[in-house]
Amino acid sequence: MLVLRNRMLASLVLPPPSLLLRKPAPFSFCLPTRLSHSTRCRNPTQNASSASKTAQSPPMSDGARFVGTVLFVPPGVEPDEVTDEMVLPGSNIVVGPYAGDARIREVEFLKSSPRAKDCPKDDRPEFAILGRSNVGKSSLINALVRKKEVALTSKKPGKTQLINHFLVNKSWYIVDLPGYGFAKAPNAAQMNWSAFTKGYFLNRDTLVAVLLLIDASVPPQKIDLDCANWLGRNNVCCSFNVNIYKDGHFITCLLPQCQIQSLSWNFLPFFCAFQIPMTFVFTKCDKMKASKGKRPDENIRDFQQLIRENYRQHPAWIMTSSVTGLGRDELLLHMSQLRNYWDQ
Ligand SMILES: Nc1nc2c(ncn2[C@@H]2O[C@H](COP(=O)(O)OP(=O)(O)OP(=O)(O)O)[C@@H](O)[C@H]2O)c(=O)[nH]1
Ligand SMILES: [Mg+2]
Repeated sequence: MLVLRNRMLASLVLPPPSLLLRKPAPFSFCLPTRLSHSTRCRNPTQNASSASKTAQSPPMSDGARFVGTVLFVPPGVEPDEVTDEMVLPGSNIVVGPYAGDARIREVEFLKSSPRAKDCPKDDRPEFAILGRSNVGKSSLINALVRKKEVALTSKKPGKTQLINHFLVNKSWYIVDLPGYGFAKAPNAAQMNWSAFTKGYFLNRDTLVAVLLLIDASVPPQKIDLDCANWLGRNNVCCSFNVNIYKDGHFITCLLPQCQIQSLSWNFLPFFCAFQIPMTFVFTKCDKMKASKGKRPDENIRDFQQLIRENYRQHPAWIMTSSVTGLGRDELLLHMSQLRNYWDQ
């Protein structure tokens, strides 16, 4: 397994053109119950037929280490083709043929934007780093690009207050967003996160995926659960034809009353308007021994348990540490397959 894993991580080359020319299959999740999933629906017909195919596929081999694990199966991989070696360590992510050049050769801070309309206007794909203030968003960016201070970090929450675009290999962006929920921060550092970030999500057609960062060194936090739950319900929201953003205004919201009443977040407008592929990135997984409570893997399990009912299909997730580099290469490889698929 190690050899194969290393080969996957070390090869880091673009898949052969024949694979890239293949019609993209949807991302799916391989469950014991055989649920399937698509992230961004580029071709609903194809997704539907492939989903039913997934639903009929035979279960994975009983000998596989990840039996019972909810796997993220990328385009080009049939769930019943998945082997142990194809699953990235510390994650539920299967590596498929769209995984490509994950090396970061150069990175530059491009700009800070106070509003979405100030963000770079080009067609480069981008990944948004979302999460609670102090969860480690800026640190993760530094770890991914292997530079200490490309993104500014701080022990105090509320450090990142603008939309920061980092250009990688002159071809794609990582976007550091301000964190949500820093009630403990000084007043000066507080801001209307929702209004601020909403504009970003509504205006970025080039968004490949959202990486939602969750601190694995602490038990599940309500604010993260709220955020994750809303992202999960977004899939449901989309099927209600809700919410149209036009001329700078939200003009319709046809959600069932019960869902409107249960709103505790202002996520509804933008997450209902767009179906955004997401990955849970669990941070601070190095804090194994230091934490007094549960271990990060237990916190991760608890978190996933708590959000499960809001997800018909479970997202990709991965364990990381910006201190030890855990999950760094794996996350980059995953981002490359999302990117290459998006590029089709
Ligand atoms: N042990 C450990 N500490 C981390 C890790 N990632 C971040 N930290 C620490 O957590 C604190 C916050 O990190 P930041 O990267 O600034 O967090 P942020 O999410 O960007 O915060 P805001 O900009 O306020 O939204 C810093 O003291 C980091 O050193 C990690 O993987 N392990
Ligand atoms: Mg930050």
